[in-house]
Amino acid sequence: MTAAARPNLGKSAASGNILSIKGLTKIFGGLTAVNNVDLEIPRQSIVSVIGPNGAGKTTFFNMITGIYEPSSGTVDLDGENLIGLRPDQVTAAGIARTFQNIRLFASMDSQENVMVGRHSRLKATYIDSLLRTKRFHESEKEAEDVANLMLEFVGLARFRHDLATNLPYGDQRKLEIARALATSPKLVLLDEPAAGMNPRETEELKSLIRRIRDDLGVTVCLIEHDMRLVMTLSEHITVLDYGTKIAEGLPHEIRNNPKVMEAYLGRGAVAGEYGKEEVVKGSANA
Ligand SMILES: Nc1ncnc2c1ncn2[C@@H]1O[C@H](COP(=O)(O)OP(=O)(O)OP(=O)(O)O)[C@@H](O)[C@H]1O
Repeated sequence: MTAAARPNLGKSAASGNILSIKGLTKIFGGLTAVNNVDLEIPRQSIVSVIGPNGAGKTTFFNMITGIYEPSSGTVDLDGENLIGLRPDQVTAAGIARTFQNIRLFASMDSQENVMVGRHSRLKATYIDSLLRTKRFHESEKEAEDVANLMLEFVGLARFRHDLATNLPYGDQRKLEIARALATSPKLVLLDEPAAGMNPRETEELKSLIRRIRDDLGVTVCLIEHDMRLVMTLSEHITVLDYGTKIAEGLPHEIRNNPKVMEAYLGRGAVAGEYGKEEVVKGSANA
């Protein structure tokens, strides 16, 4: 994709941290799901948040994106406070996300699903759409153009007119990424993007995530259980366990951190699911 063909996806020459989180906490009744977590995400980096099942990762994303109101703490995107904003306002501020459980519109084709993401950026009003005004038609054309560009970017252009739910599972995850990118984010949060993918799809995902950062200038933060992917892709890793940050640092630091090993391995059934094998795989292949 040439620079000229690229929509404005929030690429910025500014440096420093794009997201700054301080003391983020979420208490559900008697359960502290996220406990006083700080996180700084450098601009145009690829970072990961990992941790065993129930560590608080998705709750953390839900607070950043306005789905849950934090019990306490602050979230600043480029210096703009996001606390108290609705999810659509957080998207407008520049954060897009995908979900652990794929959330596509079953009755829409791939292009329409991605256009939904673009609509969050468009100027046409409800009245425009009712009256089919010039502005409505211009907005729809722009949404379609951006959707096609993003479908091409993630490698799904040929499925443009296929129902989203007819796509193979791995491609549905890519379609969600295309929809998130269509909102022109500065930062994209990917919640378990490799879940359910086969090794070939995971390799493709890895190169897609790198292109999101390198070609579009979008910062990427992922939650992921695939340690091989996390260790090879991330520049910085934060580890949560029982809602608390137990470690952060470079992949080789995390891989050799005894607290992290204990969090994954010392948990019986959880370790059996993805702990020991994945941690060892990450060590061997990073
Ligand atoms: N809406 C809610 N109400 C009550 N408890 C919740 C709610 N959402 C999450 N929790 C609890 O908060 C804790 C953290 O859950 P969360 O889903 O954030 O973990 P996670 O690290 O994303 O787990 P996984 O890797 O399994 O997706 C869990 O104990 C969970 O049961």
